[in-house]
Amino acid sequence: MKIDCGTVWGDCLRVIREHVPEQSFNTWFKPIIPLSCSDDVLTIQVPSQFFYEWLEEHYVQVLKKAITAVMGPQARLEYSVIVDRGNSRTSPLSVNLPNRPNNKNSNGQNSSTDYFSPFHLKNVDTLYQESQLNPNYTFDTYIEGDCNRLARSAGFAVAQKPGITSFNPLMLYGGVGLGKTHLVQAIGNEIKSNIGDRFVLYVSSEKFTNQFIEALRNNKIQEFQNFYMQVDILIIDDVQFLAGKERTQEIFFHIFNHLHQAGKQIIMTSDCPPRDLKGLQERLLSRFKWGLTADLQQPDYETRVAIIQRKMQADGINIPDNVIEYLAYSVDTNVRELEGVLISLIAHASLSRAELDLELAKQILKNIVHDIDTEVSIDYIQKTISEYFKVDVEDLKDKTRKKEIVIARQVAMYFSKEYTDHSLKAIGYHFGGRDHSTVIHAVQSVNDMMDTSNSFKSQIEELKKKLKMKAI
Ligand SMILES: Nc1ncnc2c1ncn2[C@@H]1O[C@H](COP(=O)(O)OP(=O)(O)OP(=O)(O)O)[C@@H](O)[C@H]1O
Repeated sequence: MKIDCGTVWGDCLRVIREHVPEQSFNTWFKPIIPLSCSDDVLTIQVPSQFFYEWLEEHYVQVLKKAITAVMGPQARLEYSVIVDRGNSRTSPLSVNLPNRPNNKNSNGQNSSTDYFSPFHLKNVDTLYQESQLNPNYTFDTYIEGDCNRLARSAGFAVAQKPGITSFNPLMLYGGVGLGKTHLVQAIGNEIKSNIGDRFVLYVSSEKFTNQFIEALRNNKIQEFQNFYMQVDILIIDDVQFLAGKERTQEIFFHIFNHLHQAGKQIIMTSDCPPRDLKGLQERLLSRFKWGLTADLQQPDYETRVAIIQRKMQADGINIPDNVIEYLAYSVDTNVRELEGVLISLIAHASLSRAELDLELAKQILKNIVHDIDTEVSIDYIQKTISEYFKVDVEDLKDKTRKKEIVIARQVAMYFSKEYTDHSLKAIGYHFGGRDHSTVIHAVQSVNDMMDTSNSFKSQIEELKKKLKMKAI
């Protein structure tokens, strides 16, 4: 039977949209063109081989979810890859999807026969295989920096001796996209590879809650509780989600106590420290503090560079160093955002067959990075000014009174005052502990020099541009 492939693909897109961030959706799914559709095969055209590989590597499950929901479990997807302008090659590149039950029914709702519903898994051996861990989230792929050192080393210690160290529970907290899920899953993967016979389970608090509600509905609370009490290492993500859910907290409390007393390891994440978790029972909060609590901070510049390098290496993509530095300077909010920008950049380069260089990066970041001025740090200003005036960063902080160094120092103070929110006192502190009056004097001197020297003024203009664009 002939089926309208546009309609089928439109329905698939609706499902996909629910599961991927908007930026990724626009980058990876909008450019796809549906070519044909029969009862069980949908053929889609993708713009390049790279694009096809990226979809396969990153979105195979979501694609499977979508075509299964829209066309049924027998459905297959075939790609037609544009190999050269105008020419395309149709699979053998059909998606090779593992044949596993789906979490959603055709309405995109959680189905009552949830793939990981405890009530459908009878055999404990099967449980050992089904930890719900992403194999890519390992310690190897997790970059260490000042921002995560304590959390990472505590996690690593727990992974070597789960349930035995005093870090039980291990509670990691931090803002969005800072690597909490990655790190706790790395612990789970490490334990699984070191000690294969442990039942490691990763579950989000949301999923835990949904499973509990389902158990309530089906009168299966006992099975639910029994299931969780068999776990050796329980990793529960985003516990702030339990806030206000009294009955879920109650059962979690019992499971927690049982596991803890039995020497089983509990690992949790949350978006804030336990003391700030609102809507959680006091008895749970006090248990969260029994073990070790460690935070994840925003990564610093060096860590961001290392993260980009690691991702590029893993994907086999080469990006010039100056582009990496530019990205790392420009996107300093969180790692997820950094990855999003990186994907966008690679996608643009791939789709437009343009060279992935600094120009392209600047062009793309213009649309993504907001308020670049306020993101300039004193460190960055010092680095840029010292390069420009060919003096050492240390000289800017030093007492030396050599004329060229004094000017460079004053210019750096001037920009620190103009481009950062730091107080005069804080700026002085960053320049070798100088007084706030020295900073005022520096700003005044730079203004005076601009009034009297055109060449100095154009130097300042040039530096302004550099700092604004964070150009490397
Ligand atoms: N130190 C790191 N090294 C390598 N990749 C990292 C690091 N930190 C975060 N990432 C990557 O950043 C992305 C976001 O991380 P993750 O999902 O773990 O954040 P999260 O803190 O759990 O966020 P949320 O609070 O939104 O759930 C992931 O792709 C992860 O691999």
